Amino acid sequence: MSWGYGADNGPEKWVANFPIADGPRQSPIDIVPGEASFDGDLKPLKLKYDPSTCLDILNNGHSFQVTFADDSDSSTLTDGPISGIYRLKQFHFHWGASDDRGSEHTVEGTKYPAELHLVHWNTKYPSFGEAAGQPDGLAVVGVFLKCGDDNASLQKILDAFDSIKAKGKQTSFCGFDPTALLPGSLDYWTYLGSLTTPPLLESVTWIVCKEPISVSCEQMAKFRSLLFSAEGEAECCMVDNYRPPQPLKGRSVRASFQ
Ligand SMILES: NS(=O)(=O)c1ccc(S(=O)(=O)c2ccccc2)s1
Ligand SMILES: [Zn+2]
Repeated sequence: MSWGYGADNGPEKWVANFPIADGPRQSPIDIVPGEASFDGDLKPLKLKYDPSTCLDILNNGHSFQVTFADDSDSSTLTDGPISGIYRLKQFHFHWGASDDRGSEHTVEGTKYPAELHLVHWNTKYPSFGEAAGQPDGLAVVGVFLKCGDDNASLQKILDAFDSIKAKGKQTSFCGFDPTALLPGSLDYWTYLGSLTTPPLLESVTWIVCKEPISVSCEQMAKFRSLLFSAEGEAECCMVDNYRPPQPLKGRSVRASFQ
């Protein structure tokens, strides 16, 4: 059975096939603002996305992801805590079965209903796959979602859900600008961590925005209409696809703001 989020294959079981699950820089973590240290050397995040590099939207059986063309520097992350140029590869989300949970990172124990991850790779390496295995290979920007006003940009994604309901379904999706999913303030916390799903590679510089974005409760509910299961299999709602916080193991969390 491959990994997932169920009782038999969920986060508590991943260490059997991915021993790094108990490693020194695992993600997500609980962020305690009072213990984060302000670092005046941290630069503002610079995110430059070209909507024409958006390719498709896919239900991969763990989440859904929007994939970007990464054969040029047209959609990039620079500055912030990183050096060099990181290219946007994909973005995806994690969410709960109800609004009381769903985010991977937590803030002093507070769980948000969902969390957006924008995955970028360091162009000092020849490819995404190469970068994924390097300690400075990936940079993921995390944005919390909370229930509130309707989000028109998110609606474009939700309108594609009928085409990707089951695992393995994919459809073309272009002209989407991920900048529209960023909060007004790009204040962030940053720390060295890992992928939050297998293979749990310890190659991620995490950049978690302090300010959440708002989506309506109805939009949040639409996330839960996707399936973990493939067509023809017993239907299993795609919910609670989040890993709980992992031990900090002595790591420091820096804040870009006071
Ligand atoms: N939730 S997360 O942002 O940490 C994350 C998990 C998996 C990925 S990946 O699919 O980009 C990927 C990256 C490297 C190897 C395999 C998959 S990104
Ligand atoms: Zn993620």
